[in-house]
Amino acid sequence: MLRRIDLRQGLGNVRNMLPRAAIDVAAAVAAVAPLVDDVRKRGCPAVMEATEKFDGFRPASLRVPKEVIAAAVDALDPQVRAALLESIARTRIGHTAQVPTERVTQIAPGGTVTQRWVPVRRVGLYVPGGLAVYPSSVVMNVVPAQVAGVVGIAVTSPPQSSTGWPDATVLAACGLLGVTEVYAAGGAQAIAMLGYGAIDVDGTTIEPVDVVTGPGNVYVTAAKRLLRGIVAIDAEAGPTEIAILADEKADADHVAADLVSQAEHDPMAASVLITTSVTLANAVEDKVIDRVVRTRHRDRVTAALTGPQSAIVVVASLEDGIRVADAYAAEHLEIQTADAPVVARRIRNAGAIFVGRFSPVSLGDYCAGSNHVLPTAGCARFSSGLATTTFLKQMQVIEYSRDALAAVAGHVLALSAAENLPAHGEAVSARFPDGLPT
Ligand SMILES: NC(=O)c1ccc[n+]([C@@H]2O[C@H](COP(=O)([O-])OP(=O)(O)OC[C@H]3O[C@@H](n4cnc5c(N)ncnc54)[C@H](O)[C@@H]3O)[C@@H](O)[C@H]2O)c1
Ligand SMILES: N[C@H](CO)Cc1c[nH]c[nH+]1
Ligand SMILES: [Zn+2]
Repeated sequence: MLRRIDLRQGLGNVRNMLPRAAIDVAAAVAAVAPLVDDVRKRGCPAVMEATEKFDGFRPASLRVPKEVIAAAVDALDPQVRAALLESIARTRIGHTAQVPTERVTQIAPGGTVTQRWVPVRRVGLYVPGGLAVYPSSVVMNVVPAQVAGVVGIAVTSPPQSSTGWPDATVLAACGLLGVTEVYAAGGAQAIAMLGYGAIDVDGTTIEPVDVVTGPGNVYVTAAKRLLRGIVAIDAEAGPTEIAILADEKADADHVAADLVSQAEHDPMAASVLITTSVTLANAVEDKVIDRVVRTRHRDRVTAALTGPQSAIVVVASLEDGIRVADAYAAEHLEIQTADAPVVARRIRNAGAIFVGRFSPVSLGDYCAGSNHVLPTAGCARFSSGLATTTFLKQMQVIEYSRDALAAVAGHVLALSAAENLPAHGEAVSARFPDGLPT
């Protein structure tokens, strides 16, 4: 079922050997650009028309009424409520630990630079709702924004045909977190609505946001790319990926279960095993086949596992396995080897690393205290997952006394002269009308 890539003779140009989805974000950018522009120009009617086109109907308004959110909280299954509250509590602990502290540094006597962290004012958080619905993504988006101290939080998620509003558990998660501004919009049109703002059907204003975050399909990713610069965005978090670096000691059934778990997100999801052991590779292949026959979303899982984005990569050594894992830069990387914590320390590129037999990716999806909105498609080489700092800006505060400025004034004058920007130097000498102290 999973194709085999045999790299035991050497890695060559390893990036070219890796399994990758044939997702063309650039083509999606071209496809959604007119829609994004239409939302910029016409606002609500353009969002509504796109919703009708892609989701099959028109919601009564963009904003979800507060009574609908309250009813979703009231109707929540008690076990799901308890699980969401536990997920919120753990995610809050993990993200509170990420808050950077303000630091005042004395650069010279009387001269300080303070690194201050300031939350952005207003954020738009996308919660997917196409093939599956994601109340857990409400938690993963909202908690870091709240911990950062963001005051304006707007959530948007595709309306479901059954109710005309976003999924009830998504709404309940918003309610449990105290989020009241929730919109019934998905896809590229929702991202554009957040970035440009709109006027809702009843005349109320949807204010544009400063930052847009959240995972989604290729159209969501494309719209985020287009809006970059008008708003900040988090990493591109597209179809889910799992890579597992495993040796002959790994449990084949655990490996198979984890590969299948992330394949159920999307036919475009990627499941990759990187192993030094042909025996393990064969055993995992058998266990995957067993599991696929029994799994609920068999068609989606089969499409994901047989697509060009999924494979078993056999390598000659653990060293080569680490090189392949780094080149692949998975959204999620599990380490199922001897000395897993030591191996994990050597990994440079992954959205998140799951170490050892009892840290499966699905733990991180819901309740580990980490974040599940993570960079995909190799973006973990240069970007990080969603975090409290995604919603914080660093601001430098400079404060020098008269004596501290006098002490460095000669250097400022010399550099301003070297750059042929004499007015810069004059802004300093103007403060010392009797001449600079020597
Ligand atoms: N990387 C992560 O952190 C992470 C986390 C959770 C989910 N995911 C991924 O998010 C994805 C969710 O995708 P999904 O499709 O289920 O839900 P989605 O909400 O991202 O997309 C559904 C929406 O797409 C819109 N749409 C469809 N065609 C469009 C078009 N041509 N132009 C503009 N908009 C269009 C529809 O209006 C619909 O509302 C999955 O691939 C899943 O793996 C990733
Ligand atoms: N694995 C997904 C991307 O990290 C997140 C998720 C939500 N629900 C289940 N899984
Ligand atoms: Zn998942």
